[in-house]
Amino acid sequence: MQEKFTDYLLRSGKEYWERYLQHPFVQGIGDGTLDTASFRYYMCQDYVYLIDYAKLYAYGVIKARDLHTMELFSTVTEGLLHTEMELHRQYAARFGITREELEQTEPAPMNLAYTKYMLSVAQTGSLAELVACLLPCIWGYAHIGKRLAEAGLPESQPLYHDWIRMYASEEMDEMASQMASLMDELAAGISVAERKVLEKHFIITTKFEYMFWEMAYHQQVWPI
Ligand SMILES: Cc1ncc(CO)c(N)n1
Repeated sequence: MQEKFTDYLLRSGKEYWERYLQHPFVQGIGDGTLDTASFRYYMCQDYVYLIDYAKLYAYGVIKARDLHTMELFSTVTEGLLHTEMELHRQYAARFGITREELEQTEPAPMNLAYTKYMLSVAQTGSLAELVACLLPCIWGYAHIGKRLAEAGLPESQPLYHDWIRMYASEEMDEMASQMASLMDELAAGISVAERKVLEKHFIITTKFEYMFWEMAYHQQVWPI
């Protein structure tokens, strides 16, 4: 049987995924040693990331060719705007971060580069290209959630428990498998050249996911 396209993608990005899971930011959430200042910075940057992220799913509604796929993207957009962002606000409040602070966050250069890369693909590319960009976001978090939850919640830092639980949830897993199936459907029968384009987006956004941890770990800001 021919290898699934999503298995091919995972294989192609394997070395990056291993580095991603080993990143000190991810490891630090898992063992509770991550500096809460880095985590606060991450929460603020991730909030503005999620605003563009919701727009990407809205583009999915536009680019979809059938009603079922439109429904899928519409459901995720709704969930992001009404549930995930609200959870994010409530969770941030426990770190003393207000809604105003979240909303006034100036995106750091890497954050901006990452979201605008995906938005540009969403605007000018196909649905398959958009899904190739979104897969690393979903897979990465679902994977981290699962791995960290399996390893045991960090006793020294209860504040990180809910974050791990959120991404270890069944909903996250379900969404990861729905997006993977959609990617496989959309990639069926496409040319080698088109597969290469999808693979390129997948690898670039996988690297951006890594860079997002790097950015948060070092609390990067504009140097000028
Ligand atoms: C940077 C980033 N990637 C993916 C997700 C998953 O929702 C997130 N919250 N933030």
